Amino acid sequence: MATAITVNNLSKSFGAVRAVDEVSFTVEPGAVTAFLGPNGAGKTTTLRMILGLVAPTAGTAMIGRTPYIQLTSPITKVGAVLEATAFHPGLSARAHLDVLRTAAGLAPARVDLVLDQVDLTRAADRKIGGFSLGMRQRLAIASALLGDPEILILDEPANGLDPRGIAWLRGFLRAYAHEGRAVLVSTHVLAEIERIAGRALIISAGRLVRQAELTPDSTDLENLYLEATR
Ligand SMILES: Nc1ncnc2c1ncn2[C@@H]1O[C@H](COP(=O)(O)OP(=O)(O)OP(=O)(O)O)[C@@H](O)[C@H]1O
Repeated sequence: MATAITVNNLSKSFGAVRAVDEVSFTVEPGAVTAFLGPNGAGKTTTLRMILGLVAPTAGTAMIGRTPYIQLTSPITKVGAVLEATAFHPGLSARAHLDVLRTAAGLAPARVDLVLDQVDLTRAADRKIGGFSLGMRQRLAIASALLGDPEILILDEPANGLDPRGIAWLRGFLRAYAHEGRAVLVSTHVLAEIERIAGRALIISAGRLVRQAELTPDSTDLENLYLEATR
């Protein structure tokens, strides 16, 4: 697959706040790309622009060569989990996924497949209202996987996951990228993302301040981050 995401001179202002300021980068398939930066740096706003949820003040964000909102089958191209997703508490995990699956016109078998992928099969028929934070996070990821997307965009995916969940997520994202898909993960947990990311994008006060390839013997990510965001 060619370049998965191309962000070109992307800017967004909210009144006087320049949340994202002429940011350009690409996200390539076959690797996990870490999207890092201090609180309020502009990570979520950038991800929202990539997903067509926020209109840029200037610049472009493309999925392949197409803006997200013009994709013919977005669910099969991009799966995304942004912040805590709202679920209907009275639905079971399976029913929730089936609503999404039906709306997207996907095969019924996808529901069991994604439940299995996120290790939620045993809880599939329980009401979401009784789910822990980690279970909700897994369900949100399952929802993002329904269309078997080529690109996965996750905002703080380890939130609420217990140690086993974090280990599971690490293995899952690594395998997803190894299949030749693109994974873009916004996170503050540097020690964790360092274990799986091939590349880091560091944003600070709306500006892209550093792009780095991460290899096992490259500079420690925390040092790189602290230096780039000082
Ligand atoms: N809808 C909005 N209206 C006004 N200001 C906004 C809006 N969304 C974001 N901002 C502002 O834009 C800036 C960037 O916010 P953003 O949420 O993108 O940062 P972030 O890097 O994701 O931060 P965090 O790590 O805390 O999640 C902040 O100053 C924020 O207050």
